[in-house]
Amino acid sequence: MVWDPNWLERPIALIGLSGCGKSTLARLLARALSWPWYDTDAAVAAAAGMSVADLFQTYGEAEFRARESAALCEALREAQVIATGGGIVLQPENRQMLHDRATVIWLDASDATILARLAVDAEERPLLRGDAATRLAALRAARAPLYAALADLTVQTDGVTPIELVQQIITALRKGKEERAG
Ligand SMILES: Nc1ncnc2c1ncn2[C@@H]1O[C@H](COP(=O)(O)OP(=O)(O)OP(=O)(O)O)[C@@H](O)[C@H]1O
Ligand SMILES: O=C(O)C1=C[C@@H](O)[C@@H](O)[C@H](O)C1
Ligand SMILES: [Mg+2]
Repeated sequence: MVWDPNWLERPIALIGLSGCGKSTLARLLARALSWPWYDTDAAVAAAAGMSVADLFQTYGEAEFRARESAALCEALREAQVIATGGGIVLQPENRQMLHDRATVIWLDASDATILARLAVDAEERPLLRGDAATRLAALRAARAPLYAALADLTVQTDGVTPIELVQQIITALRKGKEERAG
């Protein structure tokens, strides 16, 4: 598919629960668009010199959220694909920034899919430690309405490969652009 990245005016932000594939998709989508990519979790971890899990343990969630908001603000300065953290929508200022400055794509997946995907590196997700299924259900209940309200586009990822998802997203963005152009 021929793709003109100049059609896209705004950064693209991927939102959704842990394990829905934001980090994986951000790299692939960026490559397909010849855009840079940015991962707020990776940026916060790199700046702190420790993993997100260790940052939670050492400084607490509130400090992580403050650093995450700063990373999002930085990321939105550039036309790039941004993988956000699963909890990015919790802060009202983050929701405002995403609404004002990004094309927002919600990557969704069933609980079963997410639990299977995260089984290998569950320890890296501090909010899913312990009874992951119960915790995931609670995170979904609290966050799904926030993801839904922000999303310009919602993509179901169950049983769909990352490469197929990139194609779906590009097709949907192109269609949206054409519809806006009338
Ligand atoms: N469409 C997909 N099909 C199968 N496996 C996938 C898919 N997308 C991602 N995965 C796998 O699921 C796991 C979690 O993906 P990823 O780290 O991209 O999620 P995330 O949304 O960034 O999570 P977090 O919010 O915790 O950073 C990885 O092992 C990845 O390879
Ligand atoms: O769902 C969440 O709140 C989180 C998801 C991850 O991306 C990390 O941002 C961190 O583990 C918190
Ligand atoms: Mg990620």
